[in-house]
Amino acid sequence: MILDKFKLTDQVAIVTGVATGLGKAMAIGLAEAGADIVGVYNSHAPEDVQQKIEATGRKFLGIQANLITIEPIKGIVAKTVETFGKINILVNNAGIIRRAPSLEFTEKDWDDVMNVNLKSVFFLSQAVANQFVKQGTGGKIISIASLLAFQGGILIPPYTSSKSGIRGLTQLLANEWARHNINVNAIAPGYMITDNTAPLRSDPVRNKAILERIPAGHWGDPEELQGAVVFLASAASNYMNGFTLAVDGGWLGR
Ligand SMILES: NC(=O)c1ccc[n+]([C@@H]2O[C@H](COP(=O)([O-])OP(=O)(O)OC[C@H]3O[C@@H](n4cnc5c(N)ncnc54)[C@H](O)[C@@H]3O)[C@@H](O)[C@H]2O)c1
Ligand SMILES: O=C(O)C(=O)C[C@H](O)[C@H](O)CO
Repeated sequence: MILDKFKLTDQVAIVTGVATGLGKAMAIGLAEAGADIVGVYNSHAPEDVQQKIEATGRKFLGIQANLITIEPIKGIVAKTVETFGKINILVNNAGIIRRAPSLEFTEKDWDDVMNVNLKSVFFLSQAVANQFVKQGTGGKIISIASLLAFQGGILIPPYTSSKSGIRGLTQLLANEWARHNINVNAIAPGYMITDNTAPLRSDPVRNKAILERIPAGHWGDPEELQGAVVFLASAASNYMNGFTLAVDGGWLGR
């Protein structure tokens, strides 16, 4: 039955950046579809996310980790396997943005963005894929890209580079790992209402320009990503590999 293929019953999903915004909504969506969640957070413990996930009847394990370096990655995988015995799904969602003109952009801001948004995505994917191979089960890796994987944008040089990098890396990893039954795909959210985009909404000029450009006529709600992430995490997408799926109110089609 096709609807059964969307179910994630007893799957184990790691979601980074689980405390806020898109990560929080996607973790709750994955739990509602049947998965236990390992939520990686940076600063404050995501007690509200844990409560919502446990209310679905699924388990939640929080792991504090700063992904600006790759040092915590081995521990994330080890703790997940120690607790749940396996991993089935990885959602690389944690990300940062720094805005400044390219003529003035600093090396520190460049490195911080690339480290969190791209370097950690690669090395966490590598560690989880090695676990998938060890298990002999295959698995699903979903990375959160952006419209900036397809367009330039302004004032965000490493962000655009990192998100284009995710799109390319997704293709490469899908090529290399398909033979292990690993699906590697990405999601390109449009302009969604989260902390990340708050400065754009509070700038009347940019807010107006963005709204006028979205065919759907409104900013995205984080919950509007749940369908795409559950689909890419599930058996319903088994023949999809290396693709970046836009969930953007029609932005890229315009
Ligand atoms: N909001 C949008 O419109 C939009 C659109 C496209 C893509 N994205 C991407 O979605 C992802 C989630 O962003 P969001 O919009 O929910 O914003 P957000 O700021 O609420 O979420 C980012 C999350 O990443 C975590 N994080 C940041 N630095 C970290 C670090 N060093 N180590 C571990 N975790 C860290 C934060 O704690 C936070 O929970 C990001 O990758 C972002 O680039 C957002
Ligand atoms: O263009 C900007 O300044 C953004 O903030 C981009 C958004 O965060 C998002 O990635 C658009 O998909």
